Amino acid sequence: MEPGQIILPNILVTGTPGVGKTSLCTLLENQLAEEYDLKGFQYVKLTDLIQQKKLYKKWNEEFDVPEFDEDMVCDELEPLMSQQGGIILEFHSCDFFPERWFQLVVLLRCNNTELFDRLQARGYNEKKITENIECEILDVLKEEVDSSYKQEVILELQSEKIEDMQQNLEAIAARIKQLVGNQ
Ligand SMILES: Nc1ncnc2c1ncn2[C@@H]1O[C@H](COP(=O)(O)OP(=O)(O)OP(=O)(O)O)[C@@H](O)[C@H]1O
Repeated sequence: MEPGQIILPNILVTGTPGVGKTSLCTLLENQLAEEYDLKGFQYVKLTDLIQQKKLYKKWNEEFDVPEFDEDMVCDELEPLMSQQGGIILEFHSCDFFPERWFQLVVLLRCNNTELFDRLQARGYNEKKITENIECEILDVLKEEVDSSYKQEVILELQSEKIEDMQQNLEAIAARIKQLVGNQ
């Protein structure tokens, strides 16, 4: 690293499946540099990386998804997370990552009616829809985030309407500027 070089924060974007993580991360990846002059961020969609790098030992036949292996995932991500900064990591779980990896943890929330419609539009079966809706209603991800990270790094945002996306982008950009400015 060059002397005086600004270290970008690593950002975790998490929440129940369907809350809008990919949509927000894509927006962040495209707009942080362009609209807010925050260059150097890299979006990593962990579900894709798990498949590409085969970071699993078992396959869940019922839901036709890999059962990721926490140690394999952490070993794969460690060099990326601990060296360079500016990683936007998207995943639907968060309690097994080292806390030190993230300077900002974004938790997206969505009401159950809207979430139901989104999951149904994806063609998920009833069981998968119910499990995900229950996960959101029962605050499963919120509790996971709260028990894994300090309150000052957590940013909980609504992701229900299209307008929320721009507002969330603005809130995250403002938080990044604060973090970068404090160096
Ligand atoms: N703020 C929003 N307002 C309205 N619709 C949204 C919003 N955010 C996302 N969506 C829509 O909701 C659906 C699910 O979004 P997305 O795929 O981004 O969710 P996700 O949290 O990444 O899901 P998964 O964890 O399964 O990958 C998409 O059809 C997307 O267009």
